[in-house]
Amino acid sequence: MAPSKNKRQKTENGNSKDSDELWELDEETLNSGAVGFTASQIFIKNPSCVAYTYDDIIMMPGHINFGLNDVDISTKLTKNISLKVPFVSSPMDTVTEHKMAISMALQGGIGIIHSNFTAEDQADQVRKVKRFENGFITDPICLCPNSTVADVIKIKEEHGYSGIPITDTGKMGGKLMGLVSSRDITFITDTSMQIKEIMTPREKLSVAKKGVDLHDANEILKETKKGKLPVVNENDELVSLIARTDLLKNSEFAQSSKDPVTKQLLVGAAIGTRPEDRDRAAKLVEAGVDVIVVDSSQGDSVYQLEIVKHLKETHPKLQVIAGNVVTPSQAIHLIQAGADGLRVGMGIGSICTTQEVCAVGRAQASAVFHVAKFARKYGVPILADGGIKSTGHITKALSLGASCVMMGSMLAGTDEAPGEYFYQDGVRLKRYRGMGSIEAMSKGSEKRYVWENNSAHSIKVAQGVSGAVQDKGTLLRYIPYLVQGVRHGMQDAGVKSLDETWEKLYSDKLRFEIRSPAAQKEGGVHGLHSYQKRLF
Ligand SMILES: NC(=O)C1=CN([C@@H]2O[C@H](COP(=O)(O)OP(=O)(O)OC[C@H]3O[C@@H](n4cnc5c(N)ncnc54)[C@H](O)[C@@H]3O)[C@@H](O)[C@H]2O)C=CC1
Ligand SMILES: O=c1[nH]c(=O)c2[nH+]cn([C@@H]3O[C@H](COP(=O)(O)O)[C@@H](O)[C@H]3O)c2[nH]1
Ligand SMILES: [K+]
Repeated sequence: MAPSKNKRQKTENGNSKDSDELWELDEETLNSGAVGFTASQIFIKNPSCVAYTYDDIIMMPGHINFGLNDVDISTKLTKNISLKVPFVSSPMDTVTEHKMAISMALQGGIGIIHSNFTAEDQADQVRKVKRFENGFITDPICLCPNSTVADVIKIKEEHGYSGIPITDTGKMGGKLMGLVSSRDITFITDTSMQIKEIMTPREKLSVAKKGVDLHDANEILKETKKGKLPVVNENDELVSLIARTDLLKNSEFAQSSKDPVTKQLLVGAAIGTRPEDRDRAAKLVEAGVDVIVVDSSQGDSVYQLEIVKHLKETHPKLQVIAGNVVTPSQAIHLIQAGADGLRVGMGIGSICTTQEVCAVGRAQASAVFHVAKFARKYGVPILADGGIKSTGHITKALSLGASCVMMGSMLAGTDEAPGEYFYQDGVRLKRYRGMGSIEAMSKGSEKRYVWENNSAHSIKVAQGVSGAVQDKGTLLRYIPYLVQGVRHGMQDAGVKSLDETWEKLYSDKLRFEIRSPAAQKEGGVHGLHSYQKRLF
């Protein structure tokens, strides 16, 4: 959009002629609204006192002089954590447990493990992410030689697999004694028979040595034509297992979010602001958590300020994201307390009823713009949390200054989200609920929503609902779709990277317009008798 220096040249007969450079837009055209409006005009010089959100706003196209694959969306989550992909999964019990966190990190984002667990169980989730090695099953179910055929059948029924390593202890880390597979038990009618009678014993097994890389391990699997390959250490103790069925999934993830030293995946976890959350945080840190999100709907409280200060003093290497906030007046306190990142959004999530119940909150585009502009002065990145319904919303959030987006409903219906699929009216769904819904509260977060001291007159005030979202399949396809959608948006807006986006945002080169309700309708699908919407 930036006009260049060159002037239009007049020829002798009075016609205009281009030189090699671009023509220049005159000031009058620039300032007339013909090319949209600056973010300051929309959000700051805002005579109507109206707050806006993603759907209200549309971005003006820019000039494309680069290819789609040249668009770089790498970013910062916090002062010290960089990500290749600006996506974060919400700390909610229907969104982020270890499987979601692993898949998010493999694909360049990060997952924040929810806190509706005991502190020990939440730390265990963190450990599972940290132990994860792509393609290696590091916590396989094992049996011992004295286990029975009935035990194998039970595991097959419960988990769907039957290639089970047999160790002397019946646990991971025990001495490898053999392997039992479906084939070994097919014709056996006596289910009390011990496994040592039927397993493939250790001496007949192909194994890989600890430290083997995935490529070599896969080659051994192909050669042996076996379903499972145990990996053992120098004492012949089982350290992991590789499954043939995972071969296809074992592609390299060049973008993955990893600790540069340990090479382990990055992971976050949420805590509350109660005194006992300090112990929870200590357990999470011990398990290797990289970032803690202090999780409140209204982050500007003495409770949060105290715990943020405590975390920064006690665990100096830990990154802390504080929030939620929607104004600079809230943000300043948390930045002063030492926050390394801020989470922005109040009452705008798909399952949130906070604005309805508490009358407090802010439309999300306004919240993101104002907090991001303010926090930038202190080098604190912003996480735009909630209200994301499409790739367009992600692009808008980033273009208004957010460094990352946090998503709940967008990710809840994927294979990697906790919970089982179910059918309702022929549609395949997964449950999704607010952490302040009655259902989630009764599972753990109850303490937050009852009157102090848990008196006999306790009244729970829900600030969220529970519902369901449609099946989206695996994140392995969904995240690349989201990434590509954002790249298209940035290319159309004429920006090649997020740094360039923000440079243009704050120098008034990125332009926007407010859409009327009719314009919003026009921007969606309309006028059709029926249609199908396939995402990819
Ligand atoms: N982003 C959003 O708009 C919203 C998010 N949520 C989600 O719901 C969950 C719960 O959020 P909140 O209700 O904000 O939880 P919260 O635990 O921060 O606050 C619940 C109540 O407990 C009080 N409280 C907190 N720490 C205290 C302490 N140390 N001593 C005494 N009182 C204390 C708070 O003042 C508040 O009244 C979170 O997962 C949050 O992300 C809930 C509502 C809105
Ligand atoms: O008012 C609320 N009541 C709740 O019960 C609740 N649970 C989660 N959250 C917040 O919503 C975000 C996810 O929003 P989306 O589904 O729109 O992505 C999340 O990331 C949270 O910030 C809640 N807000
Ligand atoms: K809402």
